[in-house]
This record gives sequence, structure tokens and C-alpha cells, in this order.
Amino acid sequence: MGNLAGRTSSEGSRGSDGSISVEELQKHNTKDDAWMVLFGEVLDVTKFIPIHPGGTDTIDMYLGKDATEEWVEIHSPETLEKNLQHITKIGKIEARRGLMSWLYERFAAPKSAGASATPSAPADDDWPQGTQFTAAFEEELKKEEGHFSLETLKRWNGKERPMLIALCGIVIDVSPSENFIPTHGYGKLWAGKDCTWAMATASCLGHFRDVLFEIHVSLKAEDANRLDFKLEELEELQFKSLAGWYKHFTEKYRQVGTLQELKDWDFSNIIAEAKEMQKKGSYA
Ligand code: HEM
Repeated sequence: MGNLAGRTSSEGSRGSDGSISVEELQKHNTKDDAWMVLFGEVLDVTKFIPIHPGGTDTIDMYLGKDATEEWVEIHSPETLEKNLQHITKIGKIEARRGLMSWLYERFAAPKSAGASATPSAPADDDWPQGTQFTAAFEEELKKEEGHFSLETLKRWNGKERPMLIALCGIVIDVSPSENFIPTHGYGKLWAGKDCTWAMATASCLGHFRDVLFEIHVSLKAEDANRLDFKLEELEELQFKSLAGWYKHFTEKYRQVGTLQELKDWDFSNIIAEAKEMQKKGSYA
């Protein structure tokens, strides 16, 4: 992919804070228009590639991507500074948003008329945070005694009360998340609901944090609170997807209870798979 019409390799679309979007970064992924990110900085390495001491092939696969993790394994810290005469600093990469936020923007945000293939969703700042836990809400939560039903869960919708969601039989407090806003995105779809089926189904392919993911999550409102399926009928990808989400949500948020309707469901295989993913450090 060549340069954008009318632009030089060192220019690119900028956010309001002057940062470069991941979409923009990804466009500069060829040897004659080569950007990569190291330490949050977008670098034009087009001139450096032919003289890279580690060879051109090693660099190639990181063009248009964030190479920091692999880079630090191989190079000593001063290597970058020492080679700056061959490299142009373009600017900072955009602040990274959470996976859920990215998913929503990429696949579910309403597209305005004339929008491009990758529409820009409202900035995070435009999304008011949902209701947060206070001492009074913690007291109210205690009264649930960790036992929720679909009926009682729906009161925890991020508006009147902080937002809880259910997944694989457990209830999770997602109220601290900037991605779960009651009026928007996944918050709107899932606030106070069970998301097990939604997280096992539908498939999207895309890049998050410069990595290609095959992501399975339903974007349909009607897929929340759906209990008319059997775990043993999930296909392998759905099973893995659900385990990935279980890992993601249990690592990131606190568990505040269980969901009565799913109390007899056996999620042990999902939990075991999630633990396995945790060991391998895979992202979901
Ligand atoms: C701005 C980007 C980069 C700069 C300035 C850079 C610089 C260098 C330098 C100076 C060396 C020689 C060894 C040393 O002094 O450390 C080297 C080696 C090497 N680089 Fe890079 N590099 C860059 C990007 C990358 C990337 C993205 C990769 C792939 C992950 C990579 C992989 C390697 C490898 C495999 C070697 C050979 C290491 C060895 O022989 O032990 N480099 N690089």
C-alpha cells in the first residue's frame, strides 16, 4: 500500500491531541512506506530497513504495527537513539482503549452518513461514566448475598445502580470499566444481563493493538439473556471464545455473585480452558 494521496510518508491523520491512530499506522506497512511503533512513538523506518543490521526480513513483519514487545527482547535500550539519523519520529500513537471499546467502535458503533469503512466512534471522553459503587451501593449489593436472578440482575444496569453483567454463571462488576457505559456500546447491550451466549457467538476478524484477532462476540441485543442453548453444543471456536471472555472478565473485574438460572450448568471445561489460556498468556 503506497502513501495516501497528497501526503508524504511522514504525515498522517491526527487525533485532537495530535496522536496517530492505529488505522493510520496500519496503512504504512510496506518497505517503501514503513512505519512502526516503539515505546508509544510512531517511527518512519523506511530509510533504515535496507541497513538494519538484523536484516530486512526481521523488520518486515512489524511494519504498520507496534514492535515494542519483541524489540526489547533483541536490542539494547540505547540502540534506537544511536540510529535516529536514519529514522523519523512521526508522533505518538493514540492512547490505547480497551478491547471492548475497540470492538464496539469497529463493529457496532452506528455509522454516520458518508462514514468511511472504519468509522470514528465518539471519543471516550464523550461517554459519561456509568454509576459507580458507593458505600450505600455496597450495602445494597451485600443484601443480594451473591445470589442474582435475571430479574434482580437487571436492576444493576449502570444507571440506578452500578453495572453488573453475568457470564458463565457468575456475576461481574463492570462498573469501573470505561467501556461499559449504560447509554452506549456494550453497556447498552448488556447492562444487568447475562452475556454468555453473546460472548460465545458471532465472529469478527480484526486488529486490536496491532494484532490480528478472530473475535467471537455477538453484537445483537437479542443475544443477551439468551439461555436457550446447550454448552455441549457449542462449536470449538465458540467454546474457546467464551473461555477467552471468561478469562478476560474474571481477570479484570471482581466477581460479586452467581446467576441462579445457570446454577446447574457445568462451566468447568470453560474455566479449565480459561486457566490454560491464562498460563499461555493469550489475550481475549
Ligand atoms: C527502529 C527499529 C530498529 C532499530 C533501530 C534496530 C536496530 C538494530 C541494531 C543496531 C542491530 C544490531 C545489534 C544491536 O546493536 O543490538 C539490530 C539487530 C537485530 N534486530 Fe533490529 N532494529 C530495529 C527494529 C527491529 C525489529 C522490529 C525487529 C524484529 C522484532 C528487529 C530484529 C533484529 C534482529 C533479529 C537482530 C539481530 C540480533 C542478533 O543478531 O543477535 N529489529 N537491530
